[in-house]
Amino acid sequence: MTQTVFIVGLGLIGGSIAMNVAKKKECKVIALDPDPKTIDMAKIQGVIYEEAKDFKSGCQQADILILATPISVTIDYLQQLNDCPLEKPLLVTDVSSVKNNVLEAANVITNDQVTFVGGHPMAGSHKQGYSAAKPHLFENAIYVLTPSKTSNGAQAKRLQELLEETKARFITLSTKEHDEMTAVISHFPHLIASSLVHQAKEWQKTHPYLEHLAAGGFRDITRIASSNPTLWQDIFFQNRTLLIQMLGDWIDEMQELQSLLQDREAQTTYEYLLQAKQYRDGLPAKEKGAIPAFYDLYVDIHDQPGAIYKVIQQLAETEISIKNIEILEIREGITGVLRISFSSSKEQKMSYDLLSSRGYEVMIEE
Ligand SMILES: NC(=O)c1ccc[n+]([C@@H]2O[C@H](COP(=O)([O-])OP(=O)(O)OC[C@H]3O[C@@H](n4cnc5c(N)ncnc54)[C@H](O)[C@@H]3O)[C@@H](O)[C@H]2O)c1
Ligand SMILES: O=C(O)C(=O)C[C@]1(C(=O)O)C=C[C@@H](O)C=C1
Repeated sequence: MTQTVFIVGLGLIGGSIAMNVAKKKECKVIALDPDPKTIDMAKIQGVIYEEAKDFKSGCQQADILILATPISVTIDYLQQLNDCPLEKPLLVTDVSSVKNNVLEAANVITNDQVTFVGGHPMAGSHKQGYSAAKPHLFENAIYVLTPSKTSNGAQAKRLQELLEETKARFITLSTKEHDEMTAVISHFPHLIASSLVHQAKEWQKTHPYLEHLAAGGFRDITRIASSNPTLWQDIFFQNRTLLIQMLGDWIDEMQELQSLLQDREAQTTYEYLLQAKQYRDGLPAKEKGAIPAFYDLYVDIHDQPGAIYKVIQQLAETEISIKNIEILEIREGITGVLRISFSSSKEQKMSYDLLSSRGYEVMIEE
């Protein structure tokens, strides 16, 4: 039986979900987004069947509604569901990065056709909009479900089936657990990344050459500071109470670190660094969301014309599929490193064997 899936907000997340739902023969995707170019592109690509006239009529047509808008907009749409007469049941989900206020709004919906199961794919990007959407964005990522008062296990299962093409891994959490954990591993790090960029910007006033020294370390730790400020302002304010508490703990910890340096506590400083390394190294490595999303290979290359092309060409000849390529630290006249990512350990190993047999310095990070 055909299911009509109504996606509101066809940006990075909504667009990526739509690309997966559209693969299912039994699903007809309709969408709403204020950006006409987004709607046109999604239609041309066959990702959506048509644009909904407005929120109300989209909900009336739909069997499943996915709210993939900024969090405050999602809350507003949930409230609108009360004034939306529906002739058939509507299963509603969202993708919001913070769940407390969303679930509060969902739990007071009086429209008895509506059931709500919150959702949050733990994958994304610092990019935004439909043009950044991609079908494999959620592959191997954790997808958190947060049931509401109105939902039961059967509805969560239905959502998992709908989203099976994403190849995400579903888990169920309470809103509180979700918001606490995402505050620690997503929202607070974002705040710190932005503050590090501000610190560098301040120092650049007296050290104009500083930006040229910003190498891999600074880039790795601050990538997320390039994300959409509107989205993150919303996230910070939705999870404001926990972030205020964490900032307090962080300031205390920074003061302890400051004391370690002032008091020349070398051994304790070493242990602090060692414990951080051990915890980070122990994070699940082969699943998206933790650290290396793919199976990476590091290849030393020399800054000579065509050096990168030659590496890629050799892999292409053996039909090994590359998922991502990044140039790390290549400077004029100096050896650089190419990070090539594969989606399986088999391809990683084959590439390792091939390139090392041809004289390349190759490394796999354990
Ligand atoms: N960016 C990430 O890494 C990430 C990851 C997981 C979850 N999320 C969550 O996904 C949601 C969307 O974020 P995104 O990164 O896809 O942002 P985005 O800016 O890429 O997409 C948001 C989309 O919503 C549309 N929109 C805005 N107001 C609307 C309205 N009133 N009605 C209909 N559409 C509207 C915009 O035109 C845009 O296409 C947020 O709630 C965010 O918390 C983001
Ligand atoms: O990869 C990124 O750029 C992200 O910020 C993705 C990220 C995160 O890992 O913190 C950001 C917000 C989401 O709610 C989920 C995932």
